Parts: sequence; C-alpha cells; structure tokens
Amino acid sequence: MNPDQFRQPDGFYALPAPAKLNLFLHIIGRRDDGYHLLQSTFQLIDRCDTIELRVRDDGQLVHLNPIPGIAPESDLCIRAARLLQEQTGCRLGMSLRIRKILPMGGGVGGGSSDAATVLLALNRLWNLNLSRQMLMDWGVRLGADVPFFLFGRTAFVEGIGERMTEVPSLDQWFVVLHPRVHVPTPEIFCDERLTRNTPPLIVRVLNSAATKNDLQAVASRKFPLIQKHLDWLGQFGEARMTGSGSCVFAKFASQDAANQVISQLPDEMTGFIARSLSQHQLYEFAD
Ligand SMILES: C[C@@](CO)(OP(=O)(O)O)[C@H](O)COP(=O)(O)OP(=O)(O)OC[C@H]1O[C@@H](n2ccc(N)nc2=O)[C@H](O)[C@@H]1O
Ligand SMILES: Nc1ncnc2c1ncn2[C@@H]1O[C@H](COP(=O)(O)OP(=O)(O)O)[C@@H](O)[C@H]1O
Repeated sequence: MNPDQFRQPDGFYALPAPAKLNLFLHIIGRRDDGYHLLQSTFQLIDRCDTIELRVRDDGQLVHLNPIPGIAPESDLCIRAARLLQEQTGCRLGMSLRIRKILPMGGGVGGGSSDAATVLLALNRLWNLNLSRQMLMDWGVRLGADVPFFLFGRTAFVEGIGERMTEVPSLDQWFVVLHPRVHVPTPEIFCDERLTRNTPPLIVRVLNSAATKNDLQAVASRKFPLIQKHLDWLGQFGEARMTGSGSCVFAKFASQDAANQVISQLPDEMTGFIARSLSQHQLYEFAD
C-alpha cells in the first residue's frame, strides 16, 4: 500500500486511528501479580481520530497541537515515535497534529490506537520495514491495547490481553454512547465486588447472549450515569459497556436502524454511530 494516498497538499499525511469495541469481556481469573486473566473479542470500528504527520530530517518530535491536559512528551503518539527512535537508532523525526474525536478514557482505545497509527506510519515513512510482531512486542510498553491495533483485525484476546487469535468479522452497525464520566480502570479491576470466575470459553464466540462484560456491573454501580445510558440504549437492543467504560454500545443490522436510534438521543446524552471495520486501514504498513 502506497502511503501517498494519505498525503495532503500541505505535505502532511492524514492517517486514521480507528476505535475498538469489546464485544464482550470476561474475567476468568487473576494472576499472582494482581493482573486479571481476560477473554474478550475486540472489534475495530470506523470511528477514527486522525493523526497528521510529516517526516523531519532533524530528528525532532514536534507536537503542533498538544491535547489539553496531556504534556506533549507524555502524548502516546510522541512516546510511540520516541520508542521507535530508541529501538532502531533512526535519526529522522516528525511533526504531528492530532484531530481527536474519540472520547478519552472511554474504553474505545483512542490513545492506544493513536500510538499504533504512529508506529505503523513511521514504519513506512522512516523506511524501517519492521515486522508486525516486532511492533506489537514494542507497542505493548505504551498501552495494553496497542498490540491489538497493530494486529489490525477482529481478535479473540486472552491472557492479560497479549494473546490474539483472528476471528471472522461481521458487518454490523453500532450506536455508541459516551456517558461523561471518567472511569479509573485500576479501581474497577480492584473492586471486591468484581467477579473473576466466569468459566473460560472453549468455543471462540464472537458475541452471543452467553457473553457479557464482567467490568460492567461494578462500573455502572459506581457511576450511575453509565447505568442511565445502558437503560436508555437498552430500549432498542442489548446495551453493553466496552472495556472498563464509560462508553456503552448496542449493535444493529443496518445504518438506517442505527440512525433511527441516535436521532432520538436525549439532549443531555452524546453518542455516534459506527460500522464494524474488518481490517485496520494501515494494515499493510507492516508485514
Ligand atoms: C481492560 C481493557 C480492555 O480493552 O480496558 P480499556 O482500557 O479498553 O477500557 C484494557 O485492556 C485495559 O488497558 P489499559 O487501560 O491500557 O490498562 P493498563 O494501563 O494496562 O492497566 C491499568 C490497570 O488495570 C488493571 N488491569 C489491567 C489489565 C488486566 N488484564 N488486568 C488488570 O488487572 C491493573 O490494575 C492495571 O494497573
Ligand atoms: N494521544 C492520546 N490520546 C488519548 N489519550 C492519550 C493520548 N496520549 C496519552 N493519553 C492518555 O491515555 C489515557 C487513556 O486514553 P484512551 O486510550 O482514550 O482510553 P481507553 O483505554 O479507556 O479507551 C487518557 O486518559 C490520556 O490521559
């Protein structure tokens, strides 16, 4: 795939960073170090941040529009580029702009996806020719979900989130709502009410009535606004939380059906519709 298809007249490449939904998320155990053993299906959706970047010859990593509240050097995109410089000795740099539309800390993986897009893009634009597996091994240092975005296809995820198997992607539409609460992931995982004994799935199911999100009961009890959004969306289909929240979603067979639901959204709620994506748009930027 030629990166030129993403090139804009100003010389920047405008690259998509898609969101994900956890179609289900089971906690099947806990390791001695406190980390939880998961089983989850991760689905890419076509709602995306846009990462605009241009290669620099001077080796600098310049963030042209830092996200309020995130210091440029802490931004996952800058950290991703620095990681590649450190690991490969590459002396090239980048200028970066982020067009951010994905809710932060919403369980749709925006920060991890932004980082994965930078890793994939620089792999091409800095001519590094690193394998997908190499990028995944390095990317996990930036965030637990980064390897999934590099994997780039619908995945059944196990372990603490590091073991991935491709599963068939279904063409589906989703309504996603964003309750305006920030859910602290460690607090949900540490809650004594969290169940950690869902029986392991043997058949690799994509999504069915037999699955759930084990983090949802704790998160929605702690944050009533999440429950309120689940109740509203639940009128139209089975509503579920993604990741550790706060976003909730329901799936629909057509764009029309999803549009009909979102058009009825009360003023005090925000949300969007999205379609399942069978493959990351930059999948071919790694071998
Ligand atoms: C559970 C998921 C599913 O997608 O939730 P979301 O972040 O998407 O909401 C992610 O894997 C999360 O990824 P991320 O938010 O990067 O988590 P990390 O920084 O690795 O971990 C935050 C904290 O969550 C707990 N944690 C996380 C993952 C795991 N398998 N077991 C855990 O117990 C640990 O307490 C850890 O300190
Ligand atoms: N480029 C970035 N985009 C979003 N979040 C970022 C970014 N860089 C660093 N972060 C930090 O990562 C945290 C997790 O972000 P995000 O991936 O959006 O959440 P989640 O894992 O719940 O989907 C944010 O709260 C923010 O502090």
